[in-house]
Amino acid sequence: MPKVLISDKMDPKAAQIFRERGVEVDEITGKTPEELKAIIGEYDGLAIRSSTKVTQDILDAATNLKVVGRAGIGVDNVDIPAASARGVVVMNTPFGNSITTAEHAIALMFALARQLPEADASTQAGKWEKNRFMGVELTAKTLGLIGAGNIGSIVADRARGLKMKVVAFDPFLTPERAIEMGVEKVELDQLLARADFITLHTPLTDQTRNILSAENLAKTKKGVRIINCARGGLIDEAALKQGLDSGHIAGAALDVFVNEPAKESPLFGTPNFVSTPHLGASTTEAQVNVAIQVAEQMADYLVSGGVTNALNMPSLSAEEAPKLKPYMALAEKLGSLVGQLAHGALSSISIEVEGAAAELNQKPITGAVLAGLMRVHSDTVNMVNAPFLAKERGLEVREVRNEREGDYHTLVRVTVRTEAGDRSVAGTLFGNQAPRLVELFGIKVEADLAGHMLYIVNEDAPGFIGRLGTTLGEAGVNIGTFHLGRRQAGGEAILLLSVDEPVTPELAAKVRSLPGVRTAMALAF
Ligand SMILES: NC(=O)C1=CN([C@@H]2O[C@H](COP(=O)(O)OP(=O)(O)OC[C@H]3O[C@@H](n4cnc5c(N)ncnc54)[C@H](O)[C@@H]3O)[C@@H](O)[C@H]2O)C=CC1
Ligand SMILES: O=C(O)C(=O)COP(=O)(O)O
Repeated sequence: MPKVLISDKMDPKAAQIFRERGVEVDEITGKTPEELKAIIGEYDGLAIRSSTKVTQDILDAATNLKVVGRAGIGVDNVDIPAASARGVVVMNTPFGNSITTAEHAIALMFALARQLPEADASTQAGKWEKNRFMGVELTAKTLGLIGAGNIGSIVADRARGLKMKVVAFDPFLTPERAIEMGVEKVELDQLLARADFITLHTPLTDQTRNILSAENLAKTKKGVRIINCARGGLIDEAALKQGLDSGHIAGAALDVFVNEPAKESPLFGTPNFVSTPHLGASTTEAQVNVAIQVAEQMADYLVSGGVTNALNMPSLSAEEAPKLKPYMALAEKLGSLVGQLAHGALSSISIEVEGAAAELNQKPITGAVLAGLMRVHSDTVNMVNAPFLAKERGLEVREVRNEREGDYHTLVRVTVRTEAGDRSVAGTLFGNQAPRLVELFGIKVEADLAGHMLYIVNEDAPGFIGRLGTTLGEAGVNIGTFHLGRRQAGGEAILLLSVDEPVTPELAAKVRSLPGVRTAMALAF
């Protein structure tokens, strides 16, 4: 039974779903990195929010880990390249808390416009300072949206409902989408110059880090109010403090900080500064949404291989997974076969699906071929990290889809380009289930690729099979199955034998020394 650790506070629905889906679950929150490292080796899945930091160090100790599920959106607390390299799928729940977070941004905008927190504190202190608090209206003001994705779009929609004008800076926003959203697409400098309120809704990346730098804050309109419900690190906190102190910035509200938990900050206590402890996603509705989604997605992956919302792997629905399973076994065997047989550096690989296979999602088939190919050189390769490793090694990957049936109702063909030319193998599924090799380097040969095998290329001449049988028999190696193919009578022949014992290098050398043998090598599947 797969086992999952929930390491951040999550709605109880998550644990309930894991149990209903046959996944064992422990909920242990508040662990230090060292404590997490000590226990993570036991788990197949790790369900987190933003507190747990999934670092390279944690992943190194996570010897059984297959999936990290983020009950929320931002995954900047997960080292995705390190997870990919270890073959761990990273998933998030990209929509479950977007409305809630957008509403928090709007709430903070109102809080700034009417100084609600300070007015509340003063009133409850018995001061009744009616003349101290003079607000601004939102109606007709310009809201500058930095990042117009899921959350940004909801904020824009709500702001338009409040009769604000919305200008948006987002390099990936198309003009059509801007029209649909009812916002004006602008460059960052224009936004900075025009906005009365600025709200940030981008992920934290190398491009967005410090997007509101001291220099950019200086370009804002005097009296601007700034809201950040996205990620700490998007704003230069020291420059923000200076802007508030000088009065250039009329207000700032931060839900997120460079260092969290933010137990101290030079910003604390600054007039017109409002803060919340990363509460953007904290509503009952959003937490139920993300808990259900993350548990369903992780259980799908651990129980049936379905992949949804993964950041480092193509999607594969729980319905598709069983159909694709035999193809993935076939693809992996074909990848492994070319990996074992093709010598020298490979510059490209083409994965072609034909007939029934062409109706399926090809990405997982490609992933499985690459995993089979690269596992020949490393035990830690799987479908998740194989495409990344292929890219790292400069292997060009091509996918070809051919819906017309050929000789077989379904076929997967793998062709690699080696220094010696193209090498191609192909396989089908017998009864839609059993993987079977049907072609090897242009020669038709039918074989089940399983266990220990011996691959021989020889000149097709009488007496050879007898000599081979004797050589194997003398070495105490029993032949299980025997598959033969040849280009033409008397030409080059291929033999694929399955044997009950591993073929030692000495035995392979002995077979190579038999008359007429061009190549003999051990294979394992
Ligand atoms: N405070 C909280 O509790 C929560 C914070 N968040 C954070 O909100 C942020 C946005 O989330 P979503 O809208 O769901 O993400 P999204 O991926 O739907 O949208 C992000 C947008 O940022 C844009 N973008 C990327 N690079 C940019 C750049 N250099 N300049 C301008 N725009 C750029 C993208 O094109 C995209 O449209 C994320 O960082 C997420 O972690 C999300 C949920 C809760
Ligand atoms: O979903 C996100 O990106 C968030 O920032 C929410 O964080 P949380 O799950 O509340 O720790």
